[in-house]
Amino acid sequence: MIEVRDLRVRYGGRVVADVPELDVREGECVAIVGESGSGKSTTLMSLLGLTPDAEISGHVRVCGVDVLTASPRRLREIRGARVALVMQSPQAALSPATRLGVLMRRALKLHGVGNSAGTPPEEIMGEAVEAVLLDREILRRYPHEISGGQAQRFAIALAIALGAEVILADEPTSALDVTVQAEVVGVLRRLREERGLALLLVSHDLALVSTIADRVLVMKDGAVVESGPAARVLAEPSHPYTRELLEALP
Ligand SMILES: Nc1ncnc2c1ncn2[C@@H]1O[C@H](COP(=O)(O)OP(=O)(O)OP(=O)(O)O)[C@@H](O)[C@H]1O
Repeated sequence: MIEVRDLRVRYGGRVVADVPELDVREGECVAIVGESGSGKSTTLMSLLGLTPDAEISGHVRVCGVDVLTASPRRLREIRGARVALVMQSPQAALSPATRLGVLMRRALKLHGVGNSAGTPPEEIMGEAVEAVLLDREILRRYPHEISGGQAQRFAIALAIALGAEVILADEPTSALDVTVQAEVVGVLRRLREERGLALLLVSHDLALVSTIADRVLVMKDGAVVESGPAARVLAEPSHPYTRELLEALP
């Protein structure tokens, strides 16, 4: 679903992300970890062609689309619908005076989902909301009437309703308290097992990563200093920086 080779992202001549290899297959979860400024978000955004001011080289293929050479039209085909972006605080991105159901319905319409004969949009929306363990009733609420954890699950439900095959999640749980974090992680884990969603997660939280990721890339100052199966990297880190990150855990 995601195939990256020799990706290099520069801002003003400075390399901020240098990723020789990154693959995420169907049903797999890969995490990028590292401290603030290490290039994690830049790597994630470049997968959707969302680093307009950057100089980019390499090879990036997402859902069969060659992102670095694709036309804007081709990129729009994958953004939002096939590849969903889940950010830290989705509530800020939700229009405050619009009920969640109306918002989701608009997104479906924009991407042409549920318009033709087949499952009616209301049913697609209801199923998506239930898939993230929310009650259908939430669709009648306004964004300020839901909690941070519910907002995050709603953002994931939106991705499901649109038929996303890949979820790119940038610190999806860092604005949430610990019990709510566990709920969101549980939802993501189920979706990848049951629906074969590919998940690329950016996080500075190694405890979270250890509960969900199959593989881990550790980034420092724009470079990948270590990568491999999550169990191995977290149990027997080979790079001093990974050891430092692990020692910093509470
Ligand atoms: N649009 C931009 N123009 C110039 N420099 C940028 C731009 N976006 C990011 N950078 C720089 O790229 C580097 C990597 O930033 P990035 O946001 O990818 O790090 P990160 O690991 O995701 O950090 P955080 O966890 O704080 O989000 C930083 O030094 C940042 O200042």
